Amino acid sequence: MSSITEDVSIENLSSLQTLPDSFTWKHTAADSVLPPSSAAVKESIPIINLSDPDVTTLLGNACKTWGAFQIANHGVPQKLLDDIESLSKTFFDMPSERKLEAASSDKGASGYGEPRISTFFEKKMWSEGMTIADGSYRNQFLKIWPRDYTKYCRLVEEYKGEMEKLASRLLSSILGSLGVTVDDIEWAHKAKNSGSKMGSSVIRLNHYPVCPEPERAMGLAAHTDTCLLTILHQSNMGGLQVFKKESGWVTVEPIPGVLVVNIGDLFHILSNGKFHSVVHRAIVNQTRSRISVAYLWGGPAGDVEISPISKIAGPVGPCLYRPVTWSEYLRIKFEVFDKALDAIRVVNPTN
Ligand SMILES: O=C(O)CCC(=O)C(=O)O
Ligand SMILES: [Fe+2]
Repeated sequence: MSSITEDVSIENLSSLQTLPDSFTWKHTAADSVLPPSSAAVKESIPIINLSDPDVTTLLGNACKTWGAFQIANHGVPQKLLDDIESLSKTFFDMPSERKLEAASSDKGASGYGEPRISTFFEKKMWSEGMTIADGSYRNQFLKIWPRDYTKYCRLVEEYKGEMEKLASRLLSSILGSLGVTVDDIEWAHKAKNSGSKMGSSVIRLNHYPVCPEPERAMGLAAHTDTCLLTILHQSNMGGLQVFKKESGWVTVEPIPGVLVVNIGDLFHILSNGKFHSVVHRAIVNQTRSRISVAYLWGGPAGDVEISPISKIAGPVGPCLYRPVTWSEYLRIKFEVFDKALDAIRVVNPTN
C-alpha cells in the first residue's frame, strides 16, 4: 500500500484519476447494486401526491412497506430547492483550503467534514459534506463568505422553516395512518401547545464528486437516519438507494421537484416497530458529480423519554422498546451503530 493513498483527503477527491486503496470497498454479492435477476419489474419507492384525498393511507402503506417514499405537491417552492442546491455547489466548488476553513471541530457539529458514520467503516467514503446543526454554521459562513454571509444565512433559515412545516405536516398524516395524533406523544404535544420547536433539526449538504471507479467505491455507506424523518432533496443525478429485504438495493430515481422522505430510528421506536427506519446509501458515478441536501428532523431535547406511543403499543401488544432519552439514544447509536435499535429492544417483553 503506497503512502500516497493514505494521504488522500476528501476535499481533494475531484482531482483524483485513480481510486486510492483507502477508498476501495470490497463489495460482496449481498451488497450488490443490482436487484436480483428474478425481479421482473424494476421496483421503486412510492411517489405520493400530498394533495391526494387518500394521502394518509398512502403514506401509512409506504412507511410499512418501504420506510421511504417520494412526495409531489409538497408546497416547498422550487426556487428554494434550486437556491439551496446552488449554495451547496458554490460551497463544494471552493478550493480545499477555503472549505477547510469551515471544518467542523467535532463529528456531528456544524461544519465541513467526512460523514459522521465514517468511523464505523474501514474504508473511506467518496463524499464530502457540510453539516448545519446549530448556530455555529453562521461563523463558518462568515469566514468563507464574508460578502454573501447574510444572504446565505437567510436562505438556510428559510429552508429550515419550510422543511419544518412540511415535516410537521407529514408527521400528522403518518400518525393518522396509525390512528393516533401528535397529541398522543407527550413531548410533541407540549411543543405544539407552547409553540416551541419539536427538537433538533440538522441539514446536511452532501457532495459526491465524479469517481474514477464507481463500482468499487461508496458514496455514503448503508445506514439508517437517527431522527424522526428525513426530507431529502437530490439533484437530478441519481445515487440514492434504499434497501428492501425482498428486493435488495433499489435506486430512487430523481424526479425534478419531488422530495424523498425516509423514516428514521425515532419514528421506528414511536411506532413500536410498525414502521421501519429505512436502510439506505448513496453510490457514485463516473460522469457527473452529485449534490443532495438532507433535512433530518426530530429528537426532543433534555430529559424527555422517548418510547413507543402507548395507544399503538398498549392495546395490541407489548412495548418493544424501552424508554430512552434522545441524548442517550444518540450515544448508543454512535457506539453500536446499526445495532442501536436492538440495544434498546426489550428482549422478553412482558406486557
Ligand atoms: O445523498 C443521499 O442521497 C443520501 C444522503 C443521506 O442519506 C444522509 O445525508 O443521511
Ligand atoms: Fe441518510
